[in-house]
Amino acid sequence: IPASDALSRSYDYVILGGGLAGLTLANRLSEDPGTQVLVLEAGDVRLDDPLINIPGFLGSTVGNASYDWLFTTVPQVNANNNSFTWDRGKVLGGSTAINFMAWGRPALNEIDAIGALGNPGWTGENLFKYMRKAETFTHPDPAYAAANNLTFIDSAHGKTGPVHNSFSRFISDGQKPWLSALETLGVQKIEDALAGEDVGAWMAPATIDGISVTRSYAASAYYAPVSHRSNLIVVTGAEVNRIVSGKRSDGLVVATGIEFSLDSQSRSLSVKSGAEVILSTGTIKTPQLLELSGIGNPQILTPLGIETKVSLPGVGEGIIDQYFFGVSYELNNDSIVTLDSLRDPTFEAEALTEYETNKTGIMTIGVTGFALVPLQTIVGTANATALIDAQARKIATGNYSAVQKEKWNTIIQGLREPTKRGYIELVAFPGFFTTASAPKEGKKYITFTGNLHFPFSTGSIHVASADPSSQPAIDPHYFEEDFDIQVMASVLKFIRKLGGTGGFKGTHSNPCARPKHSTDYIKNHGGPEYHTIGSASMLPRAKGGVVSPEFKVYGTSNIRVVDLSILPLQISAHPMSTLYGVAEKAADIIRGIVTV
Ligand SMILES: Cc1cc2nc3c(=O)[nH]c(=O)nc-3n(C[C@H](O)[C@H](O)[C@H](O)COP(=O)(O)OP(=O)(O)OC[C@H]3O[C@@H](n4cnc5c(N)ncnc54)[C@H](O)[C@@H]3O)c2cc1C
Repeated sequence: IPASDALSRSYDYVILGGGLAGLTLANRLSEDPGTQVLVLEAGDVRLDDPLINIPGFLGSTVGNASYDWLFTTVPQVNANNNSFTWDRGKVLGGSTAINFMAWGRPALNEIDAIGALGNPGWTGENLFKYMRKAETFTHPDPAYAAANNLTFIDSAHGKTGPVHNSFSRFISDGQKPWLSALETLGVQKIEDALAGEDVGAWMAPATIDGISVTRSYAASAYYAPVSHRSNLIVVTGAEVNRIVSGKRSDGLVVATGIEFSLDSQSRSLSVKSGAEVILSTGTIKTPQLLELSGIGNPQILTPLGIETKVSLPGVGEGIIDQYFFGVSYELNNDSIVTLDSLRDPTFEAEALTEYETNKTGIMTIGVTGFALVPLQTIVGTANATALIDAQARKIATGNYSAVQKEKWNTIIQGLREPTKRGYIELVAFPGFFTTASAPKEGKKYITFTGNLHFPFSTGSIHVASADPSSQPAIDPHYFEEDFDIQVMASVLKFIRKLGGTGGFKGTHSNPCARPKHSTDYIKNHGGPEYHTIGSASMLPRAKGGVVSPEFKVYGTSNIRVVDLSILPLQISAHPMSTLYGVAEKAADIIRGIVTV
């Protein structure tokens, strides 16, 4: 319907941001035809876009301003003063439209740890139920599965949920030695990392629909099938600037309107009495929008001329960003097909024809080779103990807030229980994937990435100007905690060992990038894994929390946050499955089906 009609109606729920969490909520909240739901999304709707839908184009929209917000961090003093680009999806479906489609799940004890910080009702077992509700897993062909070590535990997977996932139909010969080489280095294969424990190595499914062999993402999974609902309106190209609010007699702030721009024109919308506003604009924009709306730390808001409506110093604080680097190895055999093959336009055209005709070949690809490795495996048990003890002493004796100590101690506890909680993720990426050098024409590569999933370094994202069109100041404080870079230097050594182990030995030439100074290599050629959490943490208010276990923003009567910014702790897995589960749970809480 025309935007002017959409904006003259009144709604029970106004959802800001049509990404992973926003569209999950939009679908569930509009299941009741008597409930009117509006989504305001800054990006465009691109349901038929081959660059999104065809799996082999993964990564091709990252860095393209038509799909990507292209945020930038402030210079990172502990990372050679480098600024890093933080890509995020600016399209209906949010970052699920541009992401790498890896489908993973944390150990259930990690969600229990989030509950233990003061979030009643938050347990791994409870969230697991919602994670499964979100998914439909398509079984692989048994012979193909047996030939490629694709194993799974059926009960860990959903069968009727909107997000489809399946094993990649194409696995490059370049990565075939993955499981056996890791086993030689002490990392055992596990049957299914989505079943509640994830330490070890595995072949992972991806968010690829097993029947249509297209990307399954928030827009195709949660929006498209219900787009006919007359009580669900999605307005795209609508960039929200702030929430307008008043105060109730009980002192709580109540959202009464939304200011946004549509087609470069300023617009506003009233929020009817009794309705709710739900922020699902993601970890970067959510704290900025809260602050622009007067919800945050007065010391940040007042100098910018923003009136404080709710003093909530936790907004934008406590962010944790996972960091990764890759080492690309040149394969000796140029006939192996990897994503590098697509640099040849003739090959790419043939691959597309094969995809369109048979749904086979490299254009069906998802990333499959994963491992989650304890620190003990990387540096040896004695070295790990010494490193962990030193960090634990630093935390115990340092001048840090009680909640910072409490959060850090969850990492320490995880490090001390290497069979229960993974720490470093390794991924086999079938193609060239580093900025340390350029790929050679006609050559094929396998890249091993080292991903720091539990950094101690903790930063912030804050409004930098009262002008909503300007970027917030993003400061992840990369490597402020020395522990993080020390560990990553050891991960680089481990990866170089992996490149010379088992089937990877001999079939590969030496690494094309030979990092002399490993910390510089990591700081100059690594970057964000796009999984930032914590900018509107779910924690008790006294601990610097922004939302309650029911996602309510403290001090407000009708504003919630449901997106990745609410996680107060990092998790060992790529976050999609967890966040779909979180949003499913949020929908049940908001509808009053469950209390927490
Ligand atoms: C390049 C990349 C690769 C990734 N790879 C993986 C992976 O392989 N596996 C995995 O599990 N996770 C991956 N992720 C992470 C995952 O996609 C995100 O964690 C997830 O999408 C976050 O969901 P969200 O709802 O918090 O935010 P998003 O999905 O990003 O949605 C936020 C939405 O809000 C909109 N928005 C923001 N500001 C405004 C505004 N002012 N007005 C209106 N709309 C606004 C945005 O345009 C966007 O649509 C990746 C992310 C990126 C960027």
